[in-house]
Order: sequence, then structure tokens, then C-alpha cells
Amino acid sequence: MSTPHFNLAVLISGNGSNLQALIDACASSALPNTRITHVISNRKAAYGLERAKKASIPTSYHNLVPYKKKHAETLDGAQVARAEYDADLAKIVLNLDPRPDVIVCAGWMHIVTPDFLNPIAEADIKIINLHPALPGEFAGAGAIERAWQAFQKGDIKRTGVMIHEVIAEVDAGKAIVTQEVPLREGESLEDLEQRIHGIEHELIVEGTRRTLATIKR
Ligand SMILES: Nc1nc2c(c(=O)[nH]1)N[C@@H](CN(C=O)c1ccc(C(=O)N[C@@H](CCC(=O)O)C(=O)O)cc1)CN2
Ligand SMILES: NCC(=O)N[C@@H]1O[C@H](COP(=O)([O-])[O-])[C@@H](O)[C@H]1O
Repeated sequence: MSTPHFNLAVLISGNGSNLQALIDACASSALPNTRITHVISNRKAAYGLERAKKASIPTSYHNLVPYKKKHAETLDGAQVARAEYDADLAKIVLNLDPRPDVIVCAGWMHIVTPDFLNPIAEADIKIINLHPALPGEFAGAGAIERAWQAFQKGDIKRTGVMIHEVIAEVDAGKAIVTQEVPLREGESLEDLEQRIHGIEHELIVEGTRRTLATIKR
């Protein structure tokens, strides 16, 4: 096999089914000459860590709680803790060898601040995120359920999935790829979630591919 030209670091917080889609894509022609060189989770119990280990991908666990405890008595402690956590997260990424070309947030449930984004941008590392909604809609956590509830109220007829660039404002970065998902009368939230997850698994690979294609070697 030719030496991979592109390195990915993947950030997760949970099951890791989107990470698995990327693992499988790197092993196929879907993401040629590309490898996942590190997985970072902010939750110890994230099953995605097991998926990474099964694929022999190095992992790191980086949790916010020790930072919150350290600054519990600090003025604006929550903000200071988050800033320190994010700065350390950037150091973890920048100390990786090989350094990633792209960081993929695949169910990463932590809002990163400029304390993370700025050092990453200075190192010319791109960062993208999977979000189960369309640009400008349902930003933040719980997007699928919020869209399903809006459909029940008759407010919308479709939702969607996007891969977008990560900026300080949550889920507001430039869309790289989007796909609309029509909503169906009588469909349960669970069934909608399954339908959307299937689309996510395809879009996270396509969004990563398009991002890698912009990298000048
Ligand atoms: N600065 C940015 N950070 C992140 C982005 C982004 O676009 N800009 N995307 C998110 C992913 N995400 C939605 O796609 C998202 C994840 C988590 C949250 C959130 O409210 N997190 C809470 C903690 C929730 C928890 O721990 O269960 C928080 O960070 O306080 C909103 C949106 C990744 N980060
Ligand atoms: N705001 C981001 C967000 O809500 N992401 C959600 O996290 C899940 C992660 O699943 P996974 O751990 O199985 O990949 C994804 O299905 C996605 O909808």
C-alpha cells in the first residue's frame, strides 16, 4: 500500500459510528491515501475509543472535569477552565506525530473556543464538523429531535445534514457539503434518527474527501 498522504485526527464523545464510517472509508477507495492517526474523546466511556483500538488507532482521553475542579474557586472559573482545557487540547493535537492535516469532529460534544481554534489555524490544520441539520437551522445539541418536533408542529417539511468548517460560532461555519432529509408523517423520532445517521455516515466521508481535496501538497 502506498504511504498515506493525508492524516486525520478525529474528535468524538460517544458511540463513534461516524468514526467507524471514516475508518472504513480509509480502508477502502472512498478515502484513498488517507489514515486516521489519532482519536481524541472527551468522554472515557465513549464506545468510539473501542472502535479506534480495534482499528489500532492511538487514542487520547481529554476531559473537562479536572479543569473545572482546579478552577472551582477561581473568579470566572468555568470560563478559565474551558480556556485552559481548550489550550491543552490544541497542544495535544500539535504534539501529534504525524500532525493531522484535518481534524474531524464526529459527534464531538464540546464547544471549542479560540483558545483551541487559533493555535490550530496557525498550524494550518483544518477543522470540520458533522452536524445533523441544515445551515442556519437547529444549531447546537439535540438538532434531530428539535427538527422532528418542529415537523410535528407543521413548521418544517424537511431537515438535513451538513459537514461544515468549525468557527467560534457554533455550527455557523461555511458548509462543505449538505444533504436535505425530507420528513415523513407518522415517522417516529427513533426512525428519523436512524435515517439521518445513515446519511451522516456517507456525508462525513464526502465532507472529509472534499476538505482533503483543497489541501495543496
Ligand atoms: N466553536 C465550535 N465548537 C464546536 C462546533 C462549532 O461549530 N463551533 N460544533 C460542535 C458540534 N456540535 C454540533 O454540531 C455541538 C456539540 C455540543 C454542543 C454543546 O452544547 N455542548 C455543551 C456540552 C454538552 C455536553 O457535554 O453534553 C458545551 O460544550 O458546553 C453544541 C454543539 C463541536 N464544537
Ligand atoms: N452537534 C453535533 C451532533 O449532535 N452530532 C451528533 O452526534 C452523533 C454522534 O454519533 P456517533 O458517535 O455514533 O458518530 C451523530 O449522530 C450526530 O447526530
